[in-house]
Amino acid sequence: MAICTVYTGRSLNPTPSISTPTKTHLGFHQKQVVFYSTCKKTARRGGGTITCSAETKTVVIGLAADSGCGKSTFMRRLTSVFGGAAEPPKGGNPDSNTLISDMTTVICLDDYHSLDRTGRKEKGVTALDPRANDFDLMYEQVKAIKDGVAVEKPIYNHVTGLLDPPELIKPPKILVIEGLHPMYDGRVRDLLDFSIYLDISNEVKFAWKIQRDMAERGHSLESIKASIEARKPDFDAYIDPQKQYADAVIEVLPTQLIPDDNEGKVLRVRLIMKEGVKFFNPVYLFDEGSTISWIPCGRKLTCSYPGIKFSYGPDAYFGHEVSVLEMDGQFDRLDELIYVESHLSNISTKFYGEVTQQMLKHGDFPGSNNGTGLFQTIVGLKIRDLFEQIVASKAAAPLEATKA
Ligand SMILES: Nc1ncnc2c1ncn2[C@@H]1O[C@H](COP(=O)(O)OP(=O)(O)OP(=O)(O)O)[C@@H](O)[C@H]1O
Ligand SMILES: O=C(CO)[C@H](O)[C@H](O)COP(=O)(O)O
Repeated sequence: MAICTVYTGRSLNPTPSISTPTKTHLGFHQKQVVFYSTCKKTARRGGGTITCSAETKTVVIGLAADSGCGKSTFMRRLTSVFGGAAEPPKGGNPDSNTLISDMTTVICLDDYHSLDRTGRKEKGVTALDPRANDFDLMYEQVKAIKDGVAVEKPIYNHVTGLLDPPELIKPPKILVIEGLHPMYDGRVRDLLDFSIYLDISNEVKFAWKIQRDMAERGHSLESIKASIEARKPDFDAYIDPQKQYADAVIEVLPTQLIPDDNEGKVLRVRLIMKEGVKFFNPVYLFDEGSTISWIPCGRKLTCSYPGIKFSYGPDAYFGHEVSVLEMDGQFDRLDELIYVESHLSNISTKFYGEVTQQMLKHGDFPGSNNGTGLFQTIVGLKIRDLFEQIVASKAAAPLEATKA
């Protein structure tokens, strides 16, 4: 059972005001904080507290990656698994970074930048530097949401480079915190029910950056190179080390199927899954725990050059026992993915072909023809499964307690 602090005399659903920012030791605007009871109707009051069934607590997922490494694309795949469209808060700041759907709220940790663009320039620090971020506030607010308490979260405006007035975030069923530092601060890390790191190799990151920032945003090749170089020391110091804490890592590397490939179009993608994580059973190919190499091209899967190769097996990652599923190459026909799907186990689908259906539904998302899209979709299904198991275990807990 969870204990929620009661703030009597407050409506459970008041319209918040964001006009009087009153900074407190917690960092957020206490006057404006709205407390939402997550307690069931059967909850009993007593002595200034309400005892609540913990089953309604928010499940918190962390997604870490550098900028331009596919976090938004992954989020779109994840929210789609839960159904419903993810949209910015209605009637709010048009530059909000938050996405809300029926089940999920995705908040971007850029909103916890403590220095705006000018401030960072003046102090000579990048956004990746912990000194440019407010981890105390991040911790207080993620913890509050996890405990069923709504918060007034700041907004970092990427258009103006300024910190805008805060927006109200109510506790969702699933909170995803995505950005540069979800696993950097030990207190925030401990709040995560599951964590993912998108590990994009430098070669591939460069190719994606060029694709987006040159083709879509008109930046020059030199400025893209300079921006990557400027961020690299802080990326190596503060972002990359977080992968050791992740429950699942999606590693994206150049292909090994084309000797000395430097185009970066064909990718080798590895899904590294930690063993022993509660409510998470790693995916396997053919035979759990064995070492497998599989080239599925032939009668049932069309493959043009350079083909497709899957590998699976046990390994070690930062001293942890892991299972690794790897796909090198790309699909010619997405509808044939069902053939691959039918050879994978523990993928947490609700019906035969669900992975293929999700991939076909979002065939226009980047990475839909390779392991990035496939593994992001599978991790999305694993998160749904994890969420359902957490809810089921919490619902069962009071029953167990009654029996005892
Ligand atoms: N799996 C992929 N395959 C190929 N290109 C990709 C893939 N994922 C992302 N990209 C490229 O990278 C760009 C950035 O992707 P996305 O917006 O999802 O990343 P992000 O981490 O959310 O970025 P930011 O933090 O800068 O907003 C896309 O426009 C696309 O060009
Ligand atoms: O690393 C980043 C995460 O998205 C951004 O560069 C950081 O948030 C700063 O944003 P901007 O460049 O818009 O001022």
